[in-house]
Amino acid sequence: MTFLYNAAVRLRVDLSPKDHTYPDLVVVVDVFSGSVVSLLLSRGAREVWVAPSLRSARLLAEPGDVLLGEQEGIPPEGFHRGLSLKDLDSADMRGLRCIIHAPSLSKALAFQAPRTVLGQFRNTKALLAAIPRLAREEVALVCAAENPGDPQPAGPGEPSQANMLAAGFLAKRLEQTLPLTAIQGATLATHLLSAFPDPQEALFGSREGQHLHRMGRDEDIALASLIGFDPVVPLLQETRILEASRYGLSKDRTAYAFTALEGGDEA
Ligand SMILES: O=C(O)[C@H](CS(=O)(=O)O)OP(=O)(O)O
Repeated sequence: MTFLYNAAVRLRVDLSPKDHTYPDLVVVVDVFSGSVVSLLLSRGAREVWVAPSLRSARLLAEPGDVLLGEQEGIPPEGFHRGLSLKDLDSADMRGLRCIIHAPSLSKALAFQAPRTVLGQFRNTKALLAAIPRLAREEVALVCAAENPGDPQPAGPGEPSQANMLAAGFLAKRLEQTLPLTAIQGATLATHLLSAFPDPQEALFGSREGQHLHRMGRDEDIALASLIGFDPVVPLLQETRILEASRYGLSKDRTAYAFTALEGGDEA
């Protein structure tokens, strides 16, 4: 059912993750890790799990699953693939269950909300088409922080310029297509975008982009800046807590499962 907006829907942008209880739809914006999730689902994966640590990712994996992660640019022990969009762009993932190691995206998902999806440059069109079916009173864009390990010492949890710019881009597109009332952070996010109108240039200039550039992965930056390339909205279907005491982890770890919201699906 599409919600006809006879009253302005609130548009909120949180430029960094908050331990908050949101009243309605949350769109988590993580340009690089979020793009890996939407690309894997676009390539036919039936489910993509987002795990906060290497050991929790390995714990979630079942026979036949695909573990994806990187340490210094290469898959850690027991992982099958890295997180390069270029390498995954032609991968056949039909019917597979994937687990990605994405600490920062995991942290950004640690909130309560009725409905949560992932949004970034690559799935802009699918996201804008889906939002009238998903949101009734508020759309909150939540920017994931920078990955603690990559790029270099920005420090865990630093706000991500790339994700803030992507949120500004999505906020601007949303305001152009829906009767939204901009609140908390939305105006700042769209103003940030005015300084970097070209997504690819914005990503190259970000700390995450410079880290990928130094690794010779300019094509990954370009692929992450493609607008509307993935016809998929990753919808959060399940949240699973792996207890430290039960699995010998350093702390309780929460993982998140996404599937592709199909056109016309109810969330
Ligand atoms: O904190 C730890 O030692 C590990 C880090 S990782 O698994 O190597 O990424 O976290 P844990 O919760 O024990 O998996």
